[in-house]
Amino acid sequence: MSLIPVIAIDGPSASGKGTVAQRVADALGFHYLDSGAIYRLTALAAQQQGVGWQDEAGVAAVAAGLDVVFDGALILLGGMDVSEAIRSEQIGVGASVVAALPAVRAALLARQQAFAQLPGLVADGRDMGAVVFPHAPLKVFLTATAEARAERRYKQLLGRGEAADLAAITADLQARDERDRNRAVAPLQQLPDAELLETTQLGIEEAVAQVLAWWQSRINQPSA
Ligand SMILES: Nc1ncnc2c1ncn2[C@@H]1O[C@H](COP(=O)(O)OP(=O)(O)O)[C@@H](O)[C@H]1O
Ligand SMILES: Nc1ccn([C@H]2C[C@H](O)[C@@H](COP(=O)(O)OP(=O)(O)O)O2)c(=O)n1
Repeated sequence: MSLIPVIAIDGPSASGKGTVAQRVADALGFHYLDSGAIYRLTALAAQQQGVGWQDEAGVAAVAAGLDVVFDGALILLGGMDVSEAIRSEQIGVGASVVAALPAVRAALLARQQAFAQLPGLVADGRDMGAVVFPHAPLKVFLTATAEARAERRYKQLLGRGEAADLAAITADLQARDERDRNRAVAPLQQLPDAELLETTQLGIEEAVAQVLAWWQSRINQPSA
């Protein structure tokens, strides 16, 4: 078991994982892993290299060779700033498609685990607690209704000045949830040992405070 403390936050699209995970990491002075960004980078790199998202061996090779630098909010792919390019809905769909391929997940595993560095890590995604950091002392399943999540993503895209259509976002989100929950490898699931954080009626600050309270209770237990 790793001695590095890890908080694993998993949940469906636009539930607020990234926002909450980043703030918890800031509050504790921990590192932060946005694992979805790695799948998004893989989808973007495959597209740039003309490799189809369904081509398992091709995308796995792209994943193994990803030339990525994470520098705070800046993400460089092959030296180019792709921080915004990976956030489009189209690349989100591509990420969900490539993420269903077992060879791609295997190619990205060690890259994600390497983020576990002292003094600790907060990691968000779909399989942080199940596969990447199964020994994490705190696992959180962060969710909200599909309507609330679609609304959040809609406002987020509008806030970025992107054209957004609520009906299209809702359909996209449902298709993505369906694929992420029903794939054969590392599907999104609420683990028996994960705390449930339902945020439909909860603000960001309250969600962050709840995760920090769970963490305090873990570190106050000698066995954690
Ligand atoms: N508890 C919450 N209440 C309202 N809006 C939230 C909440 N949590 C996150 N948001 C907003 O929802 C949007 C999606 O959050 P994000 O962290 O990107 O989700 P995810 O990483 O799960 O896709 C962001 O604009 C964020 O500010
Ligand atoms: N640990 C992870 C993280 C993301 N994925 C896949 C599934 C998701 O639909 C895509 C994009 O993930 P991301 O967390 O960036 O997506 P959202 O911002 O929540 O919409 O990648 C995964 O399979 N496993």
